Amino acid sequence: MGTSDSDELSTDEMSLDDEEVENNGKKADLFDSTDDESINLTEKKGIKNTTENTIVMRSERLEAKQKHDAALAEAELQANMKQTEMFVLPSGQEGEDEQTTTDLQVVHQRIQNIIRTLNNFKELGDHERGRAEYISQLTKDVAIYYGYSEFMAEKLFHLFSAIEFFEANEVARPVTIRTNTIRTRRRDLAQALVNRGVNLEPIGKWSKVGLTVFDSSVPIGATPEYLAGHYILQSASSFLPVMALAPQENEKILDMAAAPGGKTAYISALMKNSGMIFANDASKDRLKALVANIHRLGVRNSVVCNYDGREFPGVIGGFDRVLLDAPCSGTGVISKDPGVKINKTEKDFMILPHLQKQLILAAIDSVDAKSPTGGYIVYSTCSVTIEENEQVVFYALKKRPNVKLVSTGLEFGREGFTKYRGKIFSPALSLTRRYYPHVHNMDGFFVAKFKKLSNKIPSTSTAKIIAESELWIKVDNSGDAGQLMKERKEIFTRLMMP
Ligand SMILES: C[S@@+](CC[C@H](N)C(=O)[O-])C[C@H]1O[C@@H](n2cnc3c(N)ncnc32)[C@H](O)[C@@H]1O
Repeated sequence: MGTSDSDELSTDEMSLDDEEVENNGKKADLFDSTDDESINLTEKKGIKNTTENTIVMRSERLEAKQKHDAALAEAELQANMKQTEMFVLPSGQEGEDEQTTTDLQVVHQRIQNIIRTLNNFKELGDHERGRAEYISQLTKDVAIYYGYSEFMAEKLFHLFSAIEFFEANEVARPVTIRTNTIRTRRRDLAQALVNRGVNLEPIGKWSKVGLTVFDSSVPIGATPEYLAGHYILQSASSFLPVMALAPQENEKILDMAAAPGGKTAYISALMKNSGMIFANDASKDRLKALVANIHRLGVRNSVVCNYDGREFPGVIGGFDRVLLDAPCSGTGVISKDPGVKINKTEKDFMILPHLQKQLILAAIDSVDAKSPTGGYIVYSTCSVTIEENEQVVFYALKKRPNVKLVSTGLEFGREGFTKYRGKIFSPALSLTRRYYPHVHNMDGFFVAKFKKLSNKIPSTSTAKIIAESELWIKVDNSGDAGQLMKERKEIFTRLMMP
């Protein structure tokens, strides 16, 4: 911090700063330590400040009262529930009227009742109408209550069978920043921001560069450190594809859909500005933001280009690694873009996967399997749908038997689906990773990592592979289970062969 900044500090802030200086060594140690990074720097600051202490005490009293009230309300609800032996769905005209009711409290109550009924259908359900009818009413109510189109509510509800996903989309994710290690170190950045009144802590043990910002007395996107490129505002889940890519110094890397450049800049930092990154995007407009970002962040090892990703490797090939952070429907980032709740249609979930499939083949074909350090492709989306994730990856495995899925190396995340609603994918899909707002408190994301085994697509003709993969899907709905399982196993073994 410069002298002029210190001059602007109030007496309170000055005394705090003095204390901070005393503790500097200790704090630096905390941030250096790899096994105790979760200690909150600003907690100490809070203890020393009497005004803050009073606020803390008040908020604790308030919290206790809220807990007490919530416990009373829950007890009342449980008592009411016990009285209701069976929850009967509305029927006929009554049902139609209630379905379209705009009284959100009524809808919310019905959601609760249906969930409770589904959890104990044997005792509480109307067996003549069956679970399916309850689920159908539930998705309609979810659509009304949370403001989704019925199409989207149904699609997303089937994926999770949990209301928590919809609840999580109503709440903003924590603000997170990534230290730009091209310019600074995390502990130095944290110290500088704490001194400006930013309340933060390390994002978690899984990242050495991320910080979560709880609150700040200065705009976090306009601090001198921000302007000097010491950090970038970046969602936690956006770190993951780059960590999975694991770029090495001096490699040649393609970031196929790169704008506005958050991941390009992280790749560059991991490469210590060495080697070369082709930062490509089909949108010229979005590339303007990328150029601004990489300048601010001091990225010097990138070439910015503006091609349709599908034109690669025609433009240039032989990359050590390719990141395809694909254009997607954004169902993982609904809290940021609630428009997704209503503006995505069935057509989007056909057009987008089609583009994603073309892009993933181009990404695979752009990698040099003989790269001495790499030969990897990472595919990611900020969507949670099967069509844009597992189905795209499975398609790539079928069309390019010269790649195989490998571990993402990420230490947390749910396994990708190996089957979904009658569709059977490769068991290898369990190597992919899914991230959810309601589970990980980060944007919904999907990450898959491939290793390219050969630069030649194996002699099995593409047509044969497609025919086989169609059989794969078909067999799922047909008769002789033992024989079909055997055939499927044989097909799978052939598809997975290097
Ligand atoms: C999810 S965003 C990429 C975000 C970026 N990786 C980052 O971290 O800042 C997807 C990008 O794909 C680009 N895109 C869409 N169609 C494309 C295509 N056919 N080829 C290349 N890029 C495309 C969009 O312009 C958009 O910038």
